[in-house]
Amino acid sequence: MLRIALPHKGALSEPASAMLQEAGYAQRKDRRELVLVDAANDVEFFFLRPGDIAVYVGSGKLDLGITGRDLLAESGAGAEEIMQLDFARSTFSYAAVPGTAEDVRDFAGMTVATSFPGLVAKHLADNGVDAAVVRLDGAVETAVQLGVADVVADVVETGTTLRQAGLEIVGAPILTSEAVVVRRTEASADEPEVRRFLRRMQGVLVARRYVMMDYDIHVEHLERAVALTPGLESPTISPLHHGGWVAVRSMVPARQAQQIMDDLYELGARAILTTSMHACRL
Ligand SMILES: Nc1ncnc2c1ncn2[C@@H]1O[C@H](COP(=O)(O)OP(=O)(O)OP(=O)(O)O)[C@@H](O)[C@H]1O
Ligand SMILES: O=P(O)(O)OC[C@H]1O[C@H](OP(=O)(O)OP(=O)(O)O)[C@H](O)[C@@H]1O
Ligand SMILES: [Mg+2]
Repeated sequence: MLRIALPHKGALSEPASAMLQEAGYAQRKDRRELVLVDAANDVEFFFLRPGDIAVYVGSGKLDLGITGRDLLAESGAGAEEIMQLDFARSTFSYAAVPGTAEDVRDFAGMTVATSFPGLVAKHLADNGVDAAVVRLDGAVETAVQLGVADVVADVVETGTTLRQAGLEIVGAPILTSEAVVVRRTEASADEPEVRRFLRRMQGVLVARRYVMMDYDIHVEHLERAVALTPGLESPTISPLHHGGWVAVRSMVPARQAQQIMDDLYELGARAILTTSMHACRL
């Protein structure tokens, strides 16, 4: 049975559960459930602190985990990222009161507060900066106001939390993060159960990113229409009973669907339909 670590709370928890539900896995009924056996899919889920997930996976106790790239980097565990999940996108950045510093090199002699001390110490060292690092569990933005630190290094999504604390980003991000699937670094990449899980997650990502588009067009415009809707491999073309016309079916990126429909219409296509997908296997 595949053993998978999931974030039991925080910013990763709900979108991870939503993705697994779309992939057909069982859901826990109560947030206090820490282990969930999904016998039908031969998977056991362990709900853990997001920061601990890479440690469990790196130790080999669990096969896979869903965590943040920033948390994986901080863990220093022997785990690696094997799939990007396209949610919980953020940057991990320095911030300070305007005028404090323009670049990481200006932090020499200052104190940096963060929940990611390993990541920050390494970044400072890589930049040859001698600064103190103070580890805090959360709400680190407040550390500057309270005089605990001169600078913070934290997760930034919209920047609202920083602005409300009177801080602004300093320098380039230390890293950009998103939710990822992790596995132990030396694990064999070829277990059928792991490949099946990844295929299901990939199926959810594709179903979210693409829509199915159908339309009818006269053969004389077909080549130009197909150039607008090339599909992932190649569109399906079926003859219509009405002479000289064909029906085309192709996957298109959901975000471009409306523009493509306008362009197809202008080209002479009619009966242009888009349908959302629930799941897929490419
Ligand atoms: N506002 C946000 N937008 C996007 N991603 C976020 C946001 N806040 C946190 N994350 C991401 O979520 C992951 C874990 O952060 P989260 O705050 O949920 O856990 P935690 O701080 O360890 O737990 P908690 O704060 O609940 O004790 C990290 O990968 C982080 O990048
Ligand atoms: O840029 P924003 O959109 O404002 O989001 C970033 C904030 O979200 C997270 O906080 P969280 O709610 O996890 O609290 P924590 O700091 O206590 O972990 C993160 O630590 C930042 O503080
Ligand atoms: Mg947090």
